[in-house]
Amino acid sequence: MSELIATYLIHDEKNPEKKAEEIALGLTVGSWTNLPELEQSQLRKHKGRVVSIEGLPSDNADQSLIRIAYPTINFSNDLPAILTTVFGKLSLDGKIKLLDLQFDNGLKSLFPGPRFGMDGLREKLNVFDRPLLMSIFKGVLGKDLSFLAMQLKQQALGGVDLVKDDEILFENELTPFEKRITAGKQVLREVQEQTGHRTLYAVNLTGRTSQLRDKARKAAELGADLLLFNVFAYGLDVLQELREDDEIALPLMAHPAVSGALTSSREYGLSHSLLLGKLLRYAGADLSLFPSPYGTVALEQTSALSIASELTKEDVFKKAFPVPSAGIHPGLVPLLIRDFGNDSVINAGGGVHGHPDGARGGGLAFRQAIETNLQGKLLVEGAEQCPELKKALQLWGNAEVTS
Ligand SMILES: CSCCC(=O)C(=O)COP(=O)(O)O
Ligand SMILES: [Mg+2]
Repeated sequence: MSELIATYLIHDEKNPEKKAEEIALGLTVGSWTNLPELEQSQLRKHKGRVVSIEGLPSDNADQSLIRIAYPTINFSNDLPAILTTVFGKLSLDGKIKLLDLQFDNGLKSLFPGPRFGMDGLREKLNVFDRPLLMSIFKGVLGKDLSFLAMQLKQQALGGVDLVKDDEILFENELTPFEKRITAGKQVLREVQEQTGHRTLYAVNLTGRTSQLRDKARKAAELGADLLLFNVFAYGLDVLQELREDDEIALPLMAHPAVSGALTSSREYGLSHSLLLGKLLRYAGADLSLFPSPYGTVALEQTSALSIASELTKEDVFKKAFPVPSAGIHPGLVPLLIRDFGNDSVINAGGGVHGHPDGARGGGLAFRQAIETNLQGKLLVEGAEQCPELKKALQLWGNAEVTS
């Protein structure tokens, strides 16, 4: 029988065995009270199965890990049905956190995974031997297209590989979605003609859910490079719909906005690795943004690494790019490369635009930091030859461990 196995962390539960059995029955064929009409055949086919119950070490005395297998016959093949089964009502029922979901191969085969993935994006950019560099439009609310074009040009001249809209840039009269795409393409074409460097632009796909498919198709028609998507404000299934539409067929960049409400608690919600790693990858994100362990909105290192691991480990799906973000500046590059390796995207807004030489200088400083690190040199050594990097380190510091 095909099963989906859910791993939960439960707290303050005096009798985890009883709780596990209640979940296995209550989320499948049972209820809080006896149901005299339940048939044995129904129980055999549909009841959840307690796989294991594990007490955690003594300093976590009142925590247990429980694993429950759910027959896949109980739900339709979509994430809303799966999440409602394994963590619907249960998410409201005391201190319980969903840590992981183990899909068997049959169930996995019903999900798309990234359309392009890491390799596909690298091919588009023709960059294979270093982390990618992304910057973010900043301070553009209330500004018009000419301002956006100017900012985009400076970022591209700084040598960034990707530029994304900020997630808070929505449909507006000054910089409407379609015009951002066409103006952005023109700027990036000109920069490529001038410098030979290719930069791709991720435009923020926003608006009512019912409009998204048409908007995304229009974006593809206009030649958009990528779509940025606030997936957790909409839902994972909406992302999957976008991924599966062959008339869209654009790389999808998942922004973590709103996800903190679901992941941040140690006792409630879903684990970072499951939501921002595994489920985003299964649903089709090509890139997943999340807070790095070092910036302004820091995530614990183990959580950040667990997300990256889910996005990049060998699986039937293409790999998705981890994008550790928020408060990133060039002095953090060695730590980011140490932790996330070459197969990641270094992403910065303020750390590019706040550079004393502007966004071009900020982009150059990041590229110099990456280059210096990959040459096995300290940033302070690289800074001797690179004025932009030197200014960035003077302004924001250098987190590199030198001993
Ligand atoms: C919390 S990850 C999202 C990163 C992001 O969207 C952003 O705007 C970061 O900007 P910053 O100026 O902190 O690099
Ligand atoms: Mg942002």
